[in-house]
Amino acid sequence: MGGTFDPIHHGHLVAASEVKDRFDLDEVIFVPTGQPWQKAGKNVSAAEDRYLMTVIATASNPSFSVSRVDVDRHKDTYTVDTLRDLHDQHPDADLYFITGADALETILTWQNWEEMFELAKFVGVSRPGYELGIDHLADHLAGQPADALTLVEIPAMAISSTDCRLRASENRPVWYLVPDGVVQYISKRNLYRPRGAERHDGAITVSGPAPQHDTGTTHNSSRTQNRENT
Ligand SMILES: Nc1ncnc2c1ncn2[C@@H]1O[C@H](COP(=O)(O)OP(=O)(O)OP(=O)(O)O)[C@@H](O)[C@H]1O
Ligand SMILES: O=C(O)c1ccc[n+]([C@@H]2O[C@H](COP(=O)([O-])O)[C@@H](O)[C@H]2O)c1
Repeated sequence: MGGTFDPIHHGHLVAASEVKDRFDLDEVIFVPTGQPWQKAGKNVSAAEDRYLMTVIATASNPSFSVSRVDVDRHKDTYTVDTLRDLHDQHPDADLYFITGADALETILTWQNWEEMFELAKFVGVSRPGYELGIDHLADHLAGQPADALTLVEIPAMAISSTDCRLRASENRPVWYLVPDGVVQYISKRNLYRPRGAERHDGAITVSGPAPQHDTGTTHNSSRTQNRENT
């Protein structure tokens, strides 16, 4: 499953889990983009931060792993390259590429998109707010095997990275939209804060009410913890 994962959220994880189950896949490899060329001009967090958040989010699932192929390519990320690299690493595997309904809508704008269908089967998953359809691909799919692209309805998770970033920038909670470790990573690395909002006193701000396992001691609308205690 490819994505910018800025940050990775439970919508991504549910999509991966559902597709793994439906297709009885051995594993799901999450592939954070290196340089997402269609997001050029937008603020995208450092690839290493997005990679590490993806590792944190997937660490507890033995069927999930994270690949650095796109991060380490150090040029614009094209899925056709992702699939070529994964194919080289797993020559005997049948590759499936998982994509949400919004990404599927734009797939004809991707670099060398026709070759992608030679390298992997595609799975389009539903996403709230987007139509899950293949009409725009009908001409191309006419010559392809029936399983070249499958559409799958998954539990609706109305979560986006855009909303998570906005929430973090406004000091509103992202708890339960992203895995706990990702909330903590965002806080530790001060991601998504408006410029100038960084603290310089060794403390970090964790937004929103604390979940039970959090040992923060104060319970104001924005809690402050000493970095040494986290
Ligand atoms: N809530 C969701 N449900 C299903 N699929 C999703 C969901 N969120 C993202 N996806 C899919 O996961 C892949 C990676 O998405 P991406 O990392 O761009 O997240 P995003 O939430 O769409 O980010 P942004 O809001 O920054 O555009 C894409 O194929 C996207 O369609
Ligand atoms: O190959 C391309 O040209 C291409 C263009 C846009 C997006 N993609 C891929 O689509 C996936 C989701 O991208 P994004 O930017 O919506 O997170 C990710 O794996 C990207 O590399 C790929």
